[in-house]
Amino acid sequence: MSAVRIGTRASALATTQSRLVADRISETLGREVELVEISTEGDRSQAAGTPLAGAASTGVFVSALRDALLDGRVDVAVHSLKDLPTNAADGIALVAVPDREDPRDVVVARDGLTLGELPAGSRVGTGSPRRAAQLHALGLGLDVVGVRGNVDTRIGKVRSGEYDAVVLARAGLARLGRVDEATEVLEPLQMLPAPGQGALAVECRAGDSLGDELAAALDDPHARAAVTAERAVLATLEGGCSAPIGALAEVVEGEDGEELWVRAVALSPDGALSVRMSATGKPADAEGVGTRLADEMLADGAAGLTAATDKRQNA
Ligand SMILES: NCc1[nH]cc(CCC(=O)O)c1CC(=O)O
Repeated sequence: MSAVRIGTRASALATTQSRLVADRISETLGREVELVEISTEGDRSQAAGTPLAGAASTGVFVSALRDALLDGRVDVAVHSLKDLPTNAADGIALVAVPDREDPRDVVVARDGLTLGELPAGSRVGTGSPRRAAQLHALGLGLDVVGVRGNVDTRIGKVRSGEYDAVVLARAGLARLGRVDEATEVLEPLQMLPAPGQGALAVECRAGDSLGDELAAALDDPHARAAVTAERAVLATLEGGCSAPIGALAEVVEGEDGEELWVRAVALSPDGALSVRMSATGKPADAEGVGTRLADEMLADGAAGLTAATDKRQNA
């Protein structure tokens, strides 16, 4: 039987994640695997020193891997789940969400400091509107500044003294074997992670029987339920507002069996206004739980968050 070809981006984090999935495939299916590097417009501009920002970059990275899948250059694509757009892609099946890393964000600060120990005016780097808004909301007077590039580049800005701290996904550091460099793990009460953070998405061509094998071998039902709810929150809120959004779901053991617990926040970009809510339900109804939670948030003012900020800024 021919080798299973797994498409990956070239970055250290992407190849580590793809190798993780490759090892699981060869262990569980006993199939030979091969990593195929897919270079994207985003990678090329990053290498040239002009990285694309935020959503623009994610879209490019994801679609290049999906193109390779659709035209048969690879059989499997591995993505960071939080980078996937919420709308489904034609001809592509999300066949597995493997067990999830710790979804929380971490701080990497100079001198081993925590956020609370950083003096007002400290420069904290993040390119994420979600992290920026939640940093502002802490009321510490931090100077939130943009930062781009891969994990190594971002941590480098702290080591060089350019920034006092950066905020990153713990999962990325963990997978790169660099989690010791985190100086604080941020509790979800202070900083809700991005929907899907810490989880991987394994995609195949729709209808390919390999997808069924990978689902059976790699899918973690708890991780799948959690990210399904988080992405339903995101998809529903995206339809009604453009505010930064955080969401985190967990499957916990309740009195009547397993329960899905979801927390979410939508914030004005400056963090001054926010709508924060939680909901519980059955893991089998993950999508419904997330959707209803987001509908409640919209009814409670999430839809007006961006407009409210604009008005204040004009006043
Ligand atoms: N935004 C890019 C990105 N996409 C996935 C991860 C980390 C791994 C993950 O969340 O699964 C990162 C880096 C970061 O946010 O620090």
